[in-house]
Amino acid sequence: MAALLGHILKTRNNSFLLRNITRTFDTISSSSLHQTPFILPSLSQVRLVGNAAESVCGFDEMVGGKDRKYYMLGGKGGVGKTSCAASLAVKFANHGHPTMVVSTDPAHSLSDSLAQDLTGGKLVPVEGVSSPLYALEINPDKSMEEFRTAGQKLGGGGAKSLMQSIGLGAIADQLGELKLEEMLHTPPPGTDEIIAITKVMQFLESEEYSMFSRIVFDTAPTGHTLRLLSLPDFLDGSIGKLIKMKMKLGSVFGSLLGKEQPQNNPLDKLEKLKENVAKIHDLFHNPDTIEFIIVTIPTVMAISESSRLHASLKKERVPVKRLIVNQVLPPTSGCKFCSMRLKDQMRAIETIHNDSELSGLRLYEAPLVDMEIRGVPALKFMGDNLWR
Ligand SMILES: Nc1ncnc2c1ncn2[C@@H]1O[C@H](COP(=O)(O)OP(=O)(O)OP(=O)(O)O)[C@@H](O)[C@H]1O
Repeated sequence: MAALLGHILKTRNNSFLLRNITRTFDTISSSSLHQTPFILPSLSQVRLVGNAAESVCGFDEMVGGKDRKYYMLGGKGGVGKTSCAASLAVKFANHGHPTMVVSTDPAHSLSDSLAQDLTGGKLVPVEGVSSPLYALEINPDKSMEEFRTAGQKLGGGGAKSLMQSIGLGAIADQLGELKLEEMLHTPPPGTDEIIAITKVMQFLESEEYSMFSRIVFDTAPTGHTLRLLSLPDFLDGSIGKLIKMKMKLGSVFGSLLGKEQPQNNPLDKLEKLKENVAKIHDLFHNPDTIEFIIVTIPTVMAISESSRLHASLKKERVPVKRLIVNQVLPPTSGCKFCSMRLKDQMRAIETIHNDSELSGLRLYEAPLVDMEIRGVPALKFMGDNLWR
């Protein structure tokens, strides 16, 4: 152990260490992985920025308690959301929590990160951890289809012309004003993702999945996440109007729809969706059950975007306590390019301290390593060093 520590402290570039350790992992059994010492104090840093951050507890708080908790990781494209989400899921599973990690990003990379095939929209067990860990990539496009089909039946020409033919033209016009068809073809970006999240939440409510005490979401890049938050307004607005109209029309509208699709009233489907989204909206606001973790990289542009993301999340009252700055260059000497980049990164990180949005968050710095973080052993390594 002392020799290992000595070697670590002498190692100038920690990323070489990860390469060596992960290579070693390839040759040892999964049971022995759990006994491997991961004492690399200099590899990652947790910094408290600002006074508010001092009250934010570390991993002990995240892992404490048996009640289910949801963690959503989000940020700009390519910053390392999937790697951080997968490493958190691996860490939870290794700390006794049956865990599920779900990707709702249409451009999935969870399969690549866990080095397992997750295509097919089914829960897949992940090997090499001490408690059950399951992973799922859901296809938001597929979830969206159902929503569109329900909407098309309502807003499509069929229902409208039928209404006109029986003298309900004025109401048909009102329906037209809602531009439902157009709206369903081009819903606000992020709609597909929240529908996918809604579906996951629905199946998580069933007894079969009650064992999962930690759920980690790897979400789509920032822009989508931001717009995703506006979905309840979208549903309250346009779809809400439709639902109200349904009430007004009562049985006439009901039977019209009934003729078209007796067992499967599209309005009921949309109403159900609205209810479920409202439930998720509540869950998103409960600091005891959910936390949104922002992932960024040490560039001024990414940090500015993270600041805007936090402002929007705060406005929506979504609990946020932590900020990960990923891909921080390790200390270097002899490479002018590297030291310039490092200086630039340090300047960018400094901006966090002066940023009114980000300075209250617990700041985690994760180093850029010289290989892809791929597979459970590498994710365990990343997680053990990052999540403190
Ligand atoms: N600290 C790091 N050191 C080295 N490579 C990293 C680090 N973090 C992430 N990577 C690599 O960067 C790439 C992108 O990471 P990842 O897929 O986690 O990002 P993402 O934010 O989820 O991307 P996207 O927005 O495209 O889904 C991957 O190849 C990953 O292995």
